Amino acid sequence: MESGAVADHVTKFEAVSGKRVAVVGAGVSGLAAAYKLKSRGLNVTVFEADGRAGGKLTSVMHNDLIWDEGANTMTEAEPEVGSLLDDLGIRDKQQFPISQKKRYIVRNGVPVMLPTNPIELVTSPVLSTQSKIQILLEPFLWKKNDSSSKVSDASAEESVSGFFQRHFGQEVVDYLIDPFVGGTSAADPDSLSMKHSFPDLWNVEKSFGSIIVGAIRTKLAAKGGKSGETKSSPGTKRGLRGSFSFKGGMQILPDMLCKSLSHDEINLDSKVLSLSYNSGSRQENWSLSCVSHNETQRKNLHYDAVVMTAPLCNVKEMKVMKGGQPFLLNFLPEINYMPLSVLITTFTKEKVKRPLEGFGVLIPSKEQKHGFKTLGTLFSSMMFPDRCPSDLHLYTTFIGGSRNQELAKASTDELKQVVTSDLQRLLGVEGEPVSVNHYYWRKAFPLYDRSYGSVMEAIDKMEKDLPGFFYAGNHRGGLSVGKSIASGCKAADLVISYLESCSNDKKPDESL
Ligand SMILES: Cc1cc2nc3c(=O)[nH]c(=O)nc-3n(C[C@H](O)[C@H](O)[C@H](O)COP(=O)(O)OP(=O)(O)OC[C@H]3O[C@@H](n4cnc5c(N)ncnc54)[C@H](O)[C@@H]3O)c2cc1C
Ligand SMILES: C=Cc1c2[nH]c(c1C)Cc1[nH]c(c(CCC(=O)O)c1C)Cc1[nH]c(c(C)c1CCC(=O)O)Cc1[nH]c(c(C)c1C=C)C2
Repeated sequence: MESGAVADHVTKFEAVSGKRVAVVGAGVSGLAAAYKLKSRGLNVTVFEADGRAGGKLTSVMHNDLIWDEGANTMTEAEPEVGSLLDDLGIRDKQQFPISQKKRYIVRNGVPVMLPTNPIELVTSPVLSTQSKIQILLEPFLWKKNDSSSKVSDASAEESVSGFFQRHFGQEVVDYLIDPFVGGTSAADPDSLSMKHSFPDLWNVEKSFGSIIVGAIRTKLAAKGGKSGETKSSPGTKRGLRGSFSFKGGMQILPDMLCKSLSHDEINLDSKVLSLSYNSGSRQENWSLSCVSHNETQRKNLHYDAVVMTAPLCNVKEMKVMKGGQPFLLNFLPEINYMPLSVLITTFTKEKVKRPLEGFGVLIPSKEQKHGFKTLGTLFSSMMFPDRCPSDLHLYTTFIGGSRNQELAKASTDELKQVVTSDLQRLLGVEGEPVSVNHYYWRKAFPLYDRSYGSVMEAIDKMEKDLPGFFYAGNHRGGLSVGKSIASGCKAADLVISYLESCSNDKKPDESL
């Protein structure tokens, strides 16, 4: 750095150092934001409604078993993830699954391994010869989006199924896209917005038309170093190692993030009820009130900026004031959430007649005609053998989502029967599981549906109309752990820029 640039950097650091920022929500996005803000010298306080931190990352260790009730794995596709793992010094805690490339989908009632490259696709029984030819000819045969015939409501965006149907045909939608979106959002491809669920592919079509041509050209450009990332940069080389967890489960990540915060910097059992912005004073324009679960404690505190990471359904319940007047959040649209049950079962190895090695199996909606009721199962102890005693297999099965919203709510006993029946067909399990654990997520994921554009506009409006308010988390830019972390880090950067700009606005004598 040049000496002038160093001086500028130091001045900027001093300008924001010690400023007070409230982070609402101790999920991975809020904790990542808090970590970044603290490391830049800001004074940060996290408020979490629940009695624990981690949000959708929650691991359990019980009776020699380790399982995850929320996210099971994450990737390092976003550079913010690599930086965070390095800064936290938790590379040695990362745990990579055995044979993670072996992933299965069910076709005609039996699990079939998914091809991992174009050559394997040619011989794979996953698709008919006609669909394989259609994929090869996609550069010539893909159809343009005729929005007038595909989209009836002008404000609705193209669906994921509509987009892939135009490029690859219905069989690809039914046997690749449908299980993929089931296994990454518990949703169905007819409801999802292409633009918001797969923004990169949406843009590939805008630039290249054909997805195949776009993929080849992008890959070639990356190889030629035109992507802007060096070979050793995080998110590329490390990202190639695929999905991972941590020794002890995903909860290790929020636990380590919490460790970096002092006791005073994280308030558990502190539900934020209201926020108020007053532009009159130049400092600590925000006041925030929160309450504990049994309402024994109420606090009212003051901040220079707020990073909100609570789900939007919770934000809608908050009372917000601006300049003494109610700031109504009625412009926030109702969001559809996917309900999901997660069942963790163990079976003695001798009772599993056809075990499969690898990541897991997904069940396309079309295969429900063979009697399957679950969305899919992760082969948790195949991936991570230390998750249960060596004479057992541990499975994590997902039930519900948009495919079966009612079944998601069923009792543990009913779901145990459903899961055992599906695993009997898929893996040849015999008899009852040795153990069953069940977690029900009433609102597991926000559905990035075809009207999600209005949600994004509402988030933008909140940020624009409320100075010093920034929204991050899985309601914006993607559901994955990695994208949630990236969103938290981005919000932290925006807070810093905002506070720097506030300090620049001050008259010279005020900054003394
Ligand atoms: C079952 C399941 C499986 C998943 N599997 C994967 C996977 O394998 N890989 C992957 O990458 N992603 C997976 N995900 C998605 C990923 O885990 C989440 O999208 C991500 O963790 C969300 O993080 P977040 O911080 O945005 O939100 P959250 O984790 O939801 O955190 C928000 C926090 O805000 C708190 N809060 C709410 N209201 C208030 C309030 N008024 N005051 C204070 N605090 C409040 C909540 O209690 C919560 O702790 C999975 C999710 C689920 C549910
Ligand atoms: C069957 C249901 C589900 C399974 N996992 C989830 C559901 C709903 C939740 C989930 N899993 C992943 C994500 C992140 C999505 C993203 O945008 O990256 C979420 C929200 C990770 C993931 N799981 C699968 C894939 C292909 C991915 C993307 C990352 C990666 O490639 O590793 C597939 C998959 N999910 C489940 C199974 C049984 C399965 C595959 C066999 C369970």
